[in-house]
Amino acid sequence: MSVRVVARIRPLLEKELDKDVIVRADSAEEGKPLTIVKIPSPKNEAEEFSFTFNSVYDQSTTQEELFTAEVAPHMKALFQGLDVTLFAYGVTGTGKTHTMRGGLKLAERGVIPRLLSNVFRRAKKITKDTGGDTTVKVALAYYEIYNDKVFDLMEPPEKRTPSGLPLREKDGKTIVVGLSERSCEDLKDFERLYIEANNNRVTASTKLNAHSSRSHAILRVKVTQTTGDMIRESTASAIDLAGSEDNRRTDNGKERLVESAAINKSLFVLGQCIEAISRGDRRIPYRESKMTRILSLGQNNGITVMILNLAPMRSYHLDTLSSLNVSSRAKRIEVREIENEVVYKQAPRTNSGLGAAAIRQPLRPLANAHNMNPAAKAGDKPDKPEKPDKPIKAFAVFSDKVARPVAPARAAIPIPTANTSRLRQPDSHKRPSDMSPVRPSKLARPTQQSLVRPAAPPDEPQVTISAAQIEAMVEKKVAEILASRAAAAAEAEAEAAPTVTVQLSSAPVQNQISDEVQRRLEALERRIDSEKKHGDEARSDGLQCLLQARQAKERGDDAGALRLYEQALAYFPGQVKLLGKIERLRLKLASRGGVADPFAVEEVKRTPRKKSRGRREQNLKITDEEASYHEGTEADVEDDAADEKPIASPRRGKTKKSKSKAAGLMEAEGPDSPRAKQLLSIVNSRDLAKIKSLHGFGAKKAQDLVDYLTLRGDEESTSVSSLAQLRMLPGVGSRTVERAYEGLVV
Ligand SMILES: Nc1ncnc2c1ncn2[C@@H]1O[C@H](COP(=O)(O)OP(=O)(O)OP(=O)(O)O)[C@@H](O)[C@H]1O
Repeated sequence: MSVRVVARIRPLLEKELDKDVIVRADSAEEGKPLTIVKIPSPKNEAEEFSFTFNSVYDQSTTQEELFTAEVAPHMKALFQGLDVTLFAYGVTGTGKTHTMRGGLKLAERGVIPRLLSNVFRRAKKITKDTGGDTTVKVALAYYEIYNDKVFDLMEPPEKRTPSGLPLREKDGKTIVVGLSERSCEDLKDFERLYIEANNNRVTASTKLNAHSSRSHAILRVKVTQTTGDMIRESTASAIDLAGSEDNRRTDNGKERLVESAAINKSLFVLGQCIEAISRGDRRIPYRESKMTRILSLGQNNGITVMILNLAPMRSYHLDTLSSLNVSSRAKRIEVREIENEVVYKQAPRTNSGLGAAAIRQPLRPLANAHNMNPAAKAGDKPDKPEKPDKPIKAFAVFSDKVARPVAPARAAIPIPTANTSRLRQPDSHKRPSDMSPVRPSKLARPTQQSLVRPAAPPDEPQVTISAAQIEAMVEKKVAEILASRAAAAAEAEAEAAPTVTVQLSSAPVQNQISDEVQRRLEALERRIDSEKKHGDEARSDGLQCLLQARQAKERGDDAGALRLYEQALAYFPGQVKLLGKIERLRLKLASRGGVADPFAVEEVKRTPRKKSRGRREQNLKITDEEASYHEGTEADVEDDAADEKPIASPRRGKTKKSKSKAAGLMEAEGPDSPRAKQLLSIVNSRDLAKIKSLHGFGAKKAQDLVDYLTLRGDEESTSVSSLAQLRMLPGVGSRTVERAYEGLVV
């Protein structure tokens, strides 16, 4: 069975005008269901492109109609043990989140709440019909991929590590290592978990000054049916992809550009995967982005539905063409409809033919497609169209006490097409393997800014783009935009009169630090990825754990670091220095438990400044170290040893015993003196030039401090609020604070 690809055209929003509508739904024949999207050529309005999909939903389609036609028919398969993947794809603002999550009103609930409602209803029915012999458990996992990093949405943002959660392949599926899973008893439970997780998503994005829709959000609903000692597990995944957008047309800042590049890169890779699969290539570039690895389009078993969201407006013209191009090819991807293996409690797995078939198979072009699972095929008859969802009283989040409309109201603004009022029937879900796609009447070249290549003619050599090429293209694009922005900013700066601040350097402010940190992290990620590419998954995952542990330690999260080092031990068992490091951290945490004043502990830890500085330098070299696991772990361990030594350092006594002139001054002026405020404001500005100009801060120390603050998060939520706090930051220490304080002229 191929991926089912349907297009949904959203209605016009308040300020959008009828006259700007250029996208319309059509059918192949008068009276037949809508299956074609028509859009004019950007170069010649008189010429029209047609893209054929399995089904097309026009502006008047309600949430209930879409769910009933596209999702409900697969619920039976889900309970038969097949995985179901539903994902929304499209340009920013075309209605992906509306489709997946929906609005607050009952009638506006999207695919996700309706899916859960359906799952619980079926679960209840199964338990009832089997007289309680079969029990059904539902568990949720929810995560996002932001800037190609995976973050658990069930966990508060504070628990995130900068590099996110690693991925691993297990039993032919990509799994997120360390992802939490919450059991979910009923809709009320779901409501609570979903709200909490979405709040985590918003909080995390606010901290990064981003927008939550700039990440890909993946909800995984695991259904476990147990009958006696037999367990059948299947998963429904609902994915709301981030929207692609054209950097040249949006006023993106530097951070946004990096985000955008990450989004565009993953979507670009998705386009490449789709193209490679539809061409029948042997190499599919799944691994070039985390999103495509997780989606594993065409490699996953079960049922996949891609919902292409479209805005009907002219302002989206080129982006719409680009997404039409990609998704119309996606329907040629074959997905094997294979049930997950049934497992038995306390019994070895059966080695049935089905089990063997469930192992990932090489992809075949659609022309050769056949259903490998006759049993599934027999059960493939679409469910009787389900009755429309009954409003569930317990479901408060998506209900605003609006009674479920008996006949759902149509959207107020109709699409200007003769087909608007036609009663649409989704085409059969028992899909033929070849949909005989009607190609666009003319190849719609998606424009310069769209990176997606049009489908190659059969005689064209099949070239698969490499990771390096993708990287280079995205980087080149970002560099170009940054360069032009920088030039424009420099011009504007030159025109504006410079403002002089007391005691601050007049050097141009260059905020390159976050770039630098980002680059280092990315370099390590690339190294880890390259390990993976060379087939050493375990080593790569182990390195990832080490990196995360390192970062946790940087943040002062020793407990988190310990947990991660322990995880790393599973990959590098018996590694003596790693064991030593774990032991030391355990001791440290245990001893900290008995110390009343955490500042005292931190102060002691930070006394040997030379070591501390060495540690920072070492840290910056992490990418080189990690090139070899042994060197990497050794160096890392040495680092920690350096950390622990201060306990015996003679300087500790010295700092405590002799009070310097500066310390006396600080004490006399008090913690809220203008000097203290000025010092903190300079530190919190994260301005390298300003911090460098402070007494006691050389270029290296200033750079380290800015790096550290940047790693900790955004300015507002992680600002340094007192001199005591400043003292305990890595590489700073009392003496530096005193010197900086003394050197300030108020
Ligand atoms: N079918 C629809 N009916 C009514 N309103 C819709 C529909 N689809 C989208 N909208 C509205 O269009 C706007 C944009 O939709 P939405 O936020 O879902 O887009 P998106 O594709 O998820 O964007 P992004 O990629 O930025 O997250 C919202 O105000 C949403 O309510």
